[in-house]
Amino acid sequence: MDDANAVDVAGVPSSALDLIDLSSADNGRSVSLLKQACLDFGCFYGINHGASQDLMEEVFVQSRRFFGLPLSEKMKLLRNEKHRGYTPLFDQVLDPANQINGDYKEGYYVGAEVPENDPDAQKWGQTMEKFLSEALNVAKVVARIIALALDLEADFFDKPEILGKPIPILRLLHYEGLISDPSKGIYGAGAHSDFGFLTLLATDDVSGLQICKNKDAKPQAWEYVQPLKGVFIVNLGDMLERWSNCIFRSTLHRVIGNGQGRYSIAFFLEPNHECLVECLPTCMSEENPLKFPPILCQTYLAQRYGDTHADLDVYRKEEV
Ligand SMILES: O=C(O)CCC(=O)C(=O)O
Ligand SMILES: [Fe+2]
Repeated sequence: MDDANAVDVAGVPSSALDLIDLSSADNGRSVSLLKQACLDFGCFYGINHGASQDLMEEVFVQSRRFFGLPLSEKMKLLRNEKHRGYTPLFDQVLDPANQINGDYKEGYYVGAEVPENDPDAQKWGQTMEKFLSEALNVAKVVARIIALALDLEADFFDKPEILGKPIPILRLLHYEGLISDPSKGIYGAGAHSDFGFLTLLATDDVSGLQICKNKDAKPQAWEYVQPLKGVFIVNLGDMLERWSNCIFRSTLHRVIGNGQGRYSIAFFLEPNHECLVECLPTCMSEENPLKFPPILCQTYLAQRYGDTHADLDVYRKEEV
């Protein structure tokens, strides 16, 4: 989107991203819009995505209710070794080089399983399961447009070893009403790109998400992404950067707190864990030589989750 749409939030520019209509019959237009966004910075708004607005709203309702529980209750659902469950404040440090305490956010990773001792377990389970499945359908539509934009067959990523048997993860997030101060290393979420294939992000109407459109520039310039209710912000993940040999870039982003509490829902699409992430034949050339060696999806993810989350021993020690 051009700069005429940019507005300033406290001196930091804020721009609307390109809108891609995910139910448009004009495939050519969607492919060319996506290509432009992904060549530059891997981020756009997905509209008319087909996931139910009421369902999305219900996930926000459940999320607010969950994070409103006393900490002692939430700690009973502390995440497990497989990174499912509750992550308290500071559990994640997304940008250790620039942060002091860690992210000023708490989260809940929802996989296919349901927290059994939640008082409204059934309702929670049904809501999350339905949303996971609707978001997965949206992500698969985006994956087909991505395949076309990389000059592949539309169903390239639908193979069982890639997205045919994917690992979809929902993460409910709650940011404290804190004012971030980058000069002191205080962030809602430190700068990072997402680890997997792609992320669909739904936010409330509190601004906070910032992206860096040129992650190779020094110093980095940040701009706010305007929150748009009901829309998915689509972020390309590191695996697509690796597959495409940096032709498509994963989105460098962070969250800056403005003093208001903020809720968001991230849907991470991760390929099958056995999947080998290696440069696509269409993405290597003399001008663009191989940038990353092949890596098994689970090796890459284990490393990134491990590097950015606290060691569970920290909490075990707190119990004694
Ligand atoms: O809350 C947001 O807007 C961003 C969340 C995020 O970047 C993440 O969970 O990876
Ligand atoms: Fe992220």
